[in-house]
Amino acid sequence: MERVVIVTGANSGIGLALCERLLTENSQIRLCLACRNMQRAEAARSALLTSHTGACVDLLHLDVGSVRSVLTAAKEVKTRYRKIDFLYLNAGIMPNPQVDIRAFIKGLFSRNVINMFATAEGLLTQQDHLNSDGLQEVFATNLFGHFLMIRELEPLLCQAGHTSRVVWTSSSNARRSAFDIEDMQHRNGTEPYSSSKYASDMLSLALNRQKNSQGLFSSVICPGLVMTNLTYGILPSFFWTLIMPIMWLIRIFTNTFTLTPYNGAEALHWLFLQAPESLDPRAKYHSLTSGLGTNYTEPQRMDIDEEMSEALYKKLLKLETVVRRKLSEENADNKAYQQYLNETE
Ligand SMILES: NC(=O)C1=CN([C@@H]2O[C@H](COP(=O)(O)OP(=O)(O)OC[C@H]3O[C@@H](n4cnc5c(N)ncnc54)[C@H](OP(=O)(O)O)[C@@H]3O)[C@@H](O)[C@H]2O)C=CC1
Ligand SMILES: CC(C)=CCC[C@@H](C)[C@H]1CC[C@H]2C3=C(CC[C@]12C)[C@@]1(C)CCC(=O)[C@@H](C)[C@@H]1CC3
Repeated sequence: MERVVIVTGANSGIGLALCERLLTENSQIRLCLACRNMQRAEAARSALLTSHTGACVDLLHLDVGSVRSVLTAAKEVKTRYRKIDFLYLNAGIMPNPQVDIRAFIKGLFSRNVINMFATAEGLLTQQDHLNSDGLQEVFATNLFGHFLMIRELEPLLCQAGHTSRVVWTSSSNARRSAFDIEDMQHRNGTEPYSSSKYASDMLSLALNRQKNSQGLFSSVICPGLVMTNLTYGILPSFFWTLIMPIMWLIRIFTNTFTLTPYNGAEALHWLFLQAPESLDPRAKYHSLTSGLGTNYTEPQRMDIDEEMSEALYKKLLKLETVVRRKLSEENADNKAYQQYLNETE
């Protein structure tokens, strides 16, 4: 039977590579590219159809960082599909990243050097800001928009006699110490990316506890360090090209330098092939590439405590209520204003 697969952030990088791999290595897939930029989404669709003539590739407009857009997109999904087999929550941002050069040089001469290259711990900060919904942009995009999407699509994801999967593209940059449950949006810190990815790891665990009995299973992956628009925002692409031989060398010592979107999508595709019952809800599945270029997936236990993941889940539900209330008030105001305009015309 045809499997419905939705991928957010599918118009470039790891998301697009996943789509390419899904179509190449599996038959009977109905793929839905859920993207913010529809011009790039059209281009991605054309590229996929060029290499896979006759494939079923749909487009869906989704700005996962906007509450209104998520609700509209979810409504559209519910009219188009009767079930969802896989929902890949892949869209993500790291705005205005800054590398701490002194920490990098110090790290090079420390015993922690391999860990530094694998996780960028202590190396990266970002500048975040409030979006038009009044939420921190990184939190809204990397976590909350996806949470809202799951909540809206629950009728399709939690169906009797059917198993659905959600897969989060997290990161080894996710760090417990960057996350504060009293400041889940990371308003007060300088590592919103790390915080949002740690929150997605926790949310995945909470979703498994809450929803496995209803047939919904959640997993998290790390694609490794991949050359995409996201990494070109950290250092310019010509610089990455220049240091590519060094990166291949580093790959001998840390298999986390997957480098290409195809390699980075390894764990995402591997999960597609696994039975959900065989997966560990506390594991993060890492895409890895050996020095000789062989791809494989390996689980690593996440540093998560159940109480905090449950607390996060509850806080997200509360925020959802607030956000929905605000939206319906705005809608009522707009309606009243429109009526006023009509009457005064
Ligand atoms: N590259 C790497 O080394 C690593 C990446 N990751 C994660 O992988 C995921 C994919 O990133 P990657 O492929 O590297 O980078 P890209 O920038 O190539 O891809 C990011 C995708 O997310 C989309 N996106 C961003 N914001 C929104 C939004 N508000 N609504 C809808 N779509 C949005 C982008 O679309 P648009 O065209 O609209 O910008 C794009 O398609 C991210 O979650 C990232 O955090 C994790 C670890 C390492
Ligand atoms: C490789 C050389 C010689 C220099 C580059 C140094 C850093 C810019 C680089 C080292 C580790 C990298 C890294 C990431 C970004 C770039 C580095 C800091 C990530 C944070 C990118 C996004 C992720 O989600 C992580 C998995 C990456 C971890 C490693």
